[in-house]
Amino acid sequence: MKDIKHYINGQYVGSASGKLFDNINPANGQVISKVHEAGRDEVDAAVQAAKAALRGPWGKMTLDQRTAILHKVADGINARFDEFLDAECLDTGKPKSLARHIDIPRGAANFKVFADMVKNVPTEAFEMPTPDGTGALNYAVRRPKGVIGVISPWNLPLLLMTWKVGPALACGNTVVVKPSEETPTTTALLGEVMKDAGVPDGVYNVVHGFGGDSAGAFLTEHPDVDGFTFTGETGTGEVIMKAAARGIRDISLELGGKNAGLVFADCDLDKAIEGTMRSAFANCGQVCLGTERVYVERPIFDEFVTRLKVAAEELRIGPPDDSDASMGPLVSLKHREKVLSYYQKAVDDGATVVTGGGVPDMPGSLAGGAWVQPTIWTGLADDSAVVTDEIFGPCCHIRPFDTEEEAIDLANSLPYGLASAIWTENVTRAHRVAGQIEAGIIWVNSWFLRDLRTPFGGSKQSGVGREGGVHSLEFYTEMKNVCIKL
Ligand SMILES: NC(=O)c1ccc[n+]([C@@H]2O[C@H](COP(=O)([O-])OP(=O)(O)OC[C@H]3O[C@@H](n4cnc5c(N)ncnc54)[C@H](O)[C@@H]3O)[C@@H](O)[C@H]2O)c1
Ligand SMILES: O=C/C=C/C=C(\O)C(=O)O
Repeated sequence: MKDIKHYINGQYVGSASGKLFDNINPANGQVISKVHEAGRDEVDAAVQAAKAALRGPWGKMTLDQRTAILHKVADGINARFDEFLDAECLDTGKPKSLARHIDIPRGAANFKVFADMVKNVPTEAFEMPTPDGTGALNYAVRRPKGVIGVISPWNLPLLLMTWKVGPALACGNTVVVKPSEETPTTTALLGEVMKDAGVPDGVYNVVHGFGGDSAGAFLTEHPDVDGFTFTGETGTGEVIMKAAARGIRDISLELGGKNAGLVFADCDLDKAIEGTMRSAFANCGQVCLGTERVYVERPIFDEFVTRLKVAAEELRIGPPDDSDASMGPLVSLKHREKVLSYYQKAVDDGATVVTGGGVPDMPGSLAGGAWVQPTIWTGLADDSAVVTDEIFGPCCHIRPFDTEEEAIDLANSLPYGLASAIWTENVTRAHRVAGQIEAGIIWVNSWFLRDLRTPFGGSKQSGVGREGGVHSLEFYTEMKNVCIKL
C-alpha cells in the first residue's frame, strides 16, 4: 500500500518514529494509504529548510523569475489534472464533476493569479517638507514576511491550501504546510510539481499529522515560523492565535460560519432555489460559506419549502466516479457522527423534518461509507443548537420572516460573520440589506461566485484579517518605509 511521506527540503522523507496513520476513503471506509505522522524533529527540519531557503536562490530571484516559476507550478497542476482529481476525490469522496470544475482548476489559478498580482501592485510614496527646506521623500517597499506556517482543512483541500501557498510564494516567502490529516494526498503530490517547476528545495515543505499534540501544534509552537495562515474551525483558530502570540507572530484566520440565506418575496424564485440548493448541499454541505440558516419572506415560504424539498430529493447521492452523482459522502464516519447528532437533536427539539434526516441505503462496498441524506427542517426555535451551531453537513433550517428588519436581525443574531446570500430583484433593497449584514462576504442573487482580487474572510468569530487580491499581499509581506532626506 502507498505511504505518504513528508516533503522536506525537496525530498520525500518518512518519520523517524515510524508512526503512520490511515488515510480513509469516505465513500467506502477502506484504507487508501498510510500517512507518516510528523514529530517535533520533522517539523523542525521542515522549518529549518524553509528558513534556509529564504537566503538561498529563492531569495535572490528577480520577481520575473519567481513568478515565471509559479506559472509553471500552475501549468504542472493542469498537466497532471487527472492525478490531482483522482487523489482529491479519493480523499474526500466528492463527485469528480464538482472537483473537476472547482477544486483542481482553482488549485492552478491560485498560483497564476497571485503571480500576476505581485507584479502589478503599486506601493505608496509621500513627499514631505523639512525645516531646512530641502524636503524628504518616503517610499514603501514590500519584503517577504519569512517562513509561513500554512494549516489547512479537509473540505476543499487543494483549493484552500493553494489559496495560501500561491500568494505566500508569490510574495517571496517560504512555507511549511500542515494539511488536514483527513486529506493529505494532493498537498503531498504538489511537492512533485514544485520540484518539476524548478521551485528551489526548502521553499515548499509539507509535514503530515494531526492538530493538537501533533504536527499542527508542533508547527505553531515552533519559534522560527514568522506567521500563520489557517483555515478551519473557530475553536482551533483560538488555539492557533494563542500559540502565535508567543513571539508576536502574525496570523490570518479563516474560520467557521453559520451563514444566513435571505430570500425576499420579490426574488426570482427559480434562481433562489437553484442558489440555495448549492449553498446548502454542494460538497455535501461541507463549505464554510454554505447557508445552513435560510430565512424566507412569509408570502413565498410554503412554495419555497416545497420546491427546495423537491430539488433536494432529486439530488443523486453517489461515489466520485458516478458521473450523475451530485452529492458525495461526508469526509469521515467521525464527522458523520457529529452531523447525525444534529439530525437527532433537530427531532428532539421538535423540528418538522421536511426531507431526509437519516442515512441512505448504499449498495455493496459503499455501505461502509460516510453517507447522509440531504436534510431540510422547519419549525425550530431560534435558539436551538441546530440553528446556532455550524453543523457542516448537507442540511438547512428554513424559517419565515415578515419584515426586512427582522430578516437582518436574524441574520446578525449569531457570533459568526462569514458570508450571506441575499435573494431579491429589488436593487435598492439588495444594497440596503447588504450594507447591514454583519459578514465579510455578501452575495446577491448568487453564491460562491469568486473573483480572487476581492477581499475574502469573516467578521466576528469567523476570522481575523482578509485574504484575496492586495489583502493577501498585506498579510504575506512586511511593508518597509524608506525616508530619504533630500
Ligand atoms: N472561513 C473559511 O474560509 C473556511 C474555509 C473552509 C473551512 N472553514 C472551516 O473549517 C472547518 C472544517 O475544517 P476542519 O474540521 O478541518 O477544521 P479543524 O479546525 O478541525 O482543522 C483544520 C486544520 O487544523 C489542524 N489543527 C487542529 N487542531 C490544531 C491545533 N491545536 N494546532 C494546530 N493545528 C490544528 C488540523 O489538523 C487541520 O489541518 C469548519 O469549521 C469550516 O467552517 C472555514
Ligand atoms: O469552505 C470554504 C470555502 C472557501 C473558499 C475560498 O477560500 C476561496 O474560494 O478562496
